[in-house]
Amino acid sequence: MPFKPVQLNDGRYLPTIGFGTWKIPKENCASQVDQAVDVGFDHIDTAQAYRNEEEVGQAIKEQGLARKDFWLTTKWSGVDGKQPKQSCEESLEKLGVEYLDLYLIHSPRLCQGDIPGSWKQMEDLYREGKVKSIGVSNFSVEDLQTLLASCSIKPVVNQILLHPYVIGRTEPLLEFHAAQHIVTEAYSALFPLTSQPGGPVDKPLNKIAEKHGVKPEQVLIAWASAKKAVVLTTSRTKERLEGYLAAGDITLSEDDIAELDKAGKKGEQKQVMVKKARTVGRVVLAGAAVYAALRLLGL
Ligand SMILES: NC(=O)C1=CN([C@@H]2O[C@H](COP(=O)(O)OP(=O)(O)OC[C@H]3O[C@@H](n4cnc5c(N)ncnc54)[C@H](O)[C@@H]3O)[C@@H](O)[C@H]2O)C=CC1
Ligand SMILES: O=CCc1c[nH]c2ccccc12
Repeated sequence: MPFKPVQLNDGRYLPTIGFGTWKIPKENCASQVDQAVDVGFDHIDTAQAYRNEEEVGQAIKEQGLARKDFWLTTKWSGVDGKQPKQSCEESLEKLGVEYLDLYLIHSPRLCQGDIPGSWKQMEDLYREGKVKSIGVSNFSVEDLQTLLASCSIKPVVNQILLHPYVIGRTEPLLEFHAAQHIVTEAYSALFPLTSQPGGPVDKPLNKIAEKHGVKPEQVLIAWASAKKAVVLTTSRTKERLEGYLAAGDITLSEDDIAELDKAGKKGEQKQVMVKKARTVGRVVLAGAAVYAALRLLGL
């Protein structure tokens, strides 16, 4: 099924795949955004922290797109200790637009223990019409519960890390999103290819890709879509970008999804065990150091 916009809890429609600009150097950013738009992306995701908003704005201007014809998200990242209100003004200026489609709190830790206070600033920006929709990123269930207990306007999305190696621990958050009508936005969906090659997901991923006659990265995008997530991805290559958009036509079977989930959970468990072993190792080393110090002191 081709990517079809999803309706948010404020009534607006969000394109379900977006081009992300994290880590794109300033000098390449405008041309890469231009290419993404040329290929058919109508959703751009950036952030104050990516330090390329001006170049994103340059591409938007070059493209001569009507404002209503593309979706623009940026995020308050707490750069230079600035608060959402000032940061949003600066982002609007850099991007060269009158309003943002979506403004996100990049991480709960930016709120420094006062999620309601930061969210109130987001609500003010919404009421002033500077941002059409507001949301969050990297929020846990607990962070969302804190926000929901005091907000007047609900977040429309939570942009989170989502790929098969984190599905085990992320399922409760996805269920919470669904219950609260908060759309999941997925980043780093291609993690098994970019950062954990050789892991247990590879085998089923390649098998499923072959069965559908598509590329593994397309299967991972289709997997994230099957989890009802809006996918944010990126590439500097035109062919890859075309492939990402074509992933909207892939329908994974229940078995395909279950196989990827199972392999992901297996890989996740290994990571947890490695982490536990490292912690145990550190505790043992610390204990040995204390013991040696006490011996040296003759205690
Ligand atoms: N809110 C947040 O904290 C975060 C948001 N994001 C957003 O999400 C966007 C996408 O994030 P990424 O982690 O870059 O996403 P991603 O998981 O989609 O990775 C994209 C990378 O995968 C590479 N790739 C594609 N196919 C591949 C293959 N077969 N083998 C190896 N590599 C392959 C591409 O060349 C590209 O560099 C960002 O640009 C940003 O907008 C990303 C990270 C954190
Ligand atoms: O968005 C990608 C990762 C990232 C880069 N800068 C920040 C600041 C706050 C949260 C996440 C990130």
